[in-house]
Amino acid sequence: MAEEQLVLDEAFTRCDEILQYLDAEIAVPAGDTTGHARLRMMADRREELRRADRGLIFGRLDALDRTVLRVGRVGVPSAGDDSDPLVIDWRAPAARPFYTATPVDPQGQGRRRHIRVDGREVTGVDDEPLDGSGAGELVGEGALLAALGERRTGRMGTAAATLQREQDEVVRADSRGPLVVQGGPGTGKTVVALHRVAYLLFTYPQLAAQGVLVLGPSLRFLEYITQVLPALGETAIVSATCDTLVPGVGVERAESREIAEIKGRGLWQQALSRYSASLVPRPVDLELVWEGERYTIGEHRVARALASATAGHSYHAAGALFGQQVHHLLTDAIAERSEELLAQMEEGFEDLLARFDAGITRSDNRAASNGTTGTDVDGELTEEDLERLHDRIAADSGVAATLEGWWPTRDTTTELRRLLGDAELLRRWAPELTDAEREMVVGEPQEWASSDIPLFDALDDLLGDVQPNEEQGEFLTDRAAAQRDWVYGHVVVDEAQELSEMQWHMVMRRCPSRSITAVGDIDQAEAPHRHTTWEDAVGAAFGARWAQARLTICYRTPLEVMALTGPVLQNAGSRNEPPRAVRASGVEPWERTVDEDGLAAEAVRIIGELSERWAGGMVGVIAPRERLRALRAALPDVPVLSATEAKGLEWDATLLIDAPGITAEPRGWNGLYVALTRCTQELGQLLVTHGAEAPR
Ligand SMILES: Nc1ncnc2c1ncn2[C@@H]1O[C@H](COP(=O)(O)OP(=O)(O)OP(=O)(O)O)[C@@H](O)[C@H]1O
Repeated sequence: MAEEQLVLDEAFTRCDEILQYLDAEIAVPAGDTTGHARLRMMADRREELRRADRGLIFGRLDALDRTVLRVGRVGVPSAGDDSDPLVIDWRAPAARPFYTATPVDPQGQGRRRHIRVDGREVTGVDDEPLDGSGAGELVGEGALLAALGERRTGRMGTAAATLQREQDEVVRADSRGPLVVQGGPGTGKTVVALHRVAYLLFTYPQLAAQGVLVLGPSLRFLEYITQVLPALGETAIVSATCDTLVPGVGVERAESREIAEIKGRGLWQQALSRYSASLVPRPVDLELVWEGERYTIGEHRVARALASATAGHSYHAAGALFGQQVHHLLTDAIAERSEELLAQMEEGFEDLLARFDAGITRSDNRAASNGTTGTDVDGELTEEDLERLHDRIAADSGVAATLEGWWPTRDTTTELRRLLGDAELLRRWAPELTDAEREMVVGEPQEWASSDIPLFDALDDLLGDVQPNEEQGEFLTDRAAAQRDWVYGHVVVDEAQELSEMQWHMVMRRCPSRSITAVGDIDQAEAPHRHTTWEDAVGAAFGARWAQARLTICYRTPLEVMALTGPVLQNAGSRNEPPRAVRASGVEPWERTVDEDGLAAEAVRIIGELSERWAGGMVGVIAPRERLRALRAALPDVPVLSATEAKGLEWDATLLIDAPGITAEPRGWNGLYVALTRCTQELGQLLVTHGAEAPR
């Protein structure tokens, strides 16, 4: 410990020196863009070093060739020798054996040491020989178990010091193409996903220019994970739920599971695409007026312009391109008529030319002021005249009004409401729906529900922006969050089993490179879609090309509680085994019964008991939806959640109320599986009796 303390002191001294240097440099204002970029980089580095003061060093590797490496939250260079850093960043390739070396595959290492620190003080070391004398399943078992046994704070912490082998594999996996990570409850899927983001941003710094999107199941969940990435030094992250992803549109009402399932189906992508295509005008003779004269662009030409404008473009982008082509066609038509007039003039109709010239230059002040007439001496339009004429046509409000009348600007909200509220339109553009399903869709209120958000996103994308959307903002994350069509460098989806096909489409639009990490547990799926395998869940979005990884060890839930989950999983219809728990808490799960009238008082009493037992930590209550309101009123100071709301969260102790009430909910056994696996120490159940009967 004394030896490690010396090195930690040296690393902090070095960090303090670097911070002082950075402070001084940042105080000098930048003169130009390069200077600004340099200042920004220095400010980021300063932030990274400041945040690294917890866990500046957490590990050491002793190689067989006697090289010693220390691993920490960030890299710290030594004063003199750049090639021999004091600390290497946990994400650097050289740090990898810290997570993956085993006695069977020691990767040139003789020993791994976990160093526990509290601020600037070393508080413990755990050594793990890699020569085969201490083979175990876990990496740094002492440090890991200490971390897992700690009281919960309501905020997820970093796990860079104790990442396990199978987790490290996922963190550093190839990021080209989608990766789906299946893991049971508490296997560290969220931990892995967030550390992967930090790893990718470190390894591919260019990703920071596009940002990374983290999608979670609820705002409560996003709140729970907020501090992990900043603590790992990463800030180029936008976090959202599928409901909050589209700027300017939010969920205004609840909806039934049945309708949510119907509206979540992938068929809507095609339906909306057909509907949006139907809004494009059909080719006709296009009548335009210029300077009092009528011009007709023939149907044939209009059709050609339409075909090239619409290919691969959104409705509004195609409209703008079509408009540009019309400006050219009208310019040509005017020039053509001028030539005709010229020909007629040659036959002696000079007065006609004079009339035409007057017409063409009437409102051209520039031409008038420099004394030209808009035609050259022969009366023929020069290239310059044509360009000027084209520019005037492009800026002309009369031409714009004709085009707008023919190819009108469309409002996404209006169009979506129109389609969803009209059985005839639905019959035409979404023929896959049954009559009964169409009726249900049409019968929904106009306010947006959760399943409308991906439909809105899809249609808004098909219609496209009227003006190019270039949101300003100092920070990338603000710009990205404000722009619906922002393209991210990488997207992480947590609790990915819940996404509907339409929500997956929404994800794919934001990441055409398909650099996506989706983590989830198909056995915890509670959403209304009908997917029971990952192939079903992501097939529509990813096709056949995606990789899958598995996490098999449960770090959160103790052995005593995991023992209850096997039958629950079977009842949920899963063929999977629950993950293996790595630790026992020493507390057996217990059950008590209470009658309906005494429920609130008994819950308050038990929560008091649990809060005392797990003082300094957290206690949570999970109950059927119908009981939440009354229980929240009785227990205002603890989280009282449905199984769905508890997704991804954890506490030291859970009080589970009326488990049969949870299994009676749709996909209720999956819900109970979630509910049982939220605690790190103790699970208590309160069963409710109805009058003289036994508990349900
Ligand atoms: N390598 C690790 N080191 C320290 N703690 C870990 C590690 N892996 C997981 N944990 C802890 O285990 C708990 C569960 O992790 P996490 O929430 O990531 O699991 P999950 O698979 O997302 O669970 P669920 O599906 O139930 O939401 C968290 O407290 C997390 O900090």
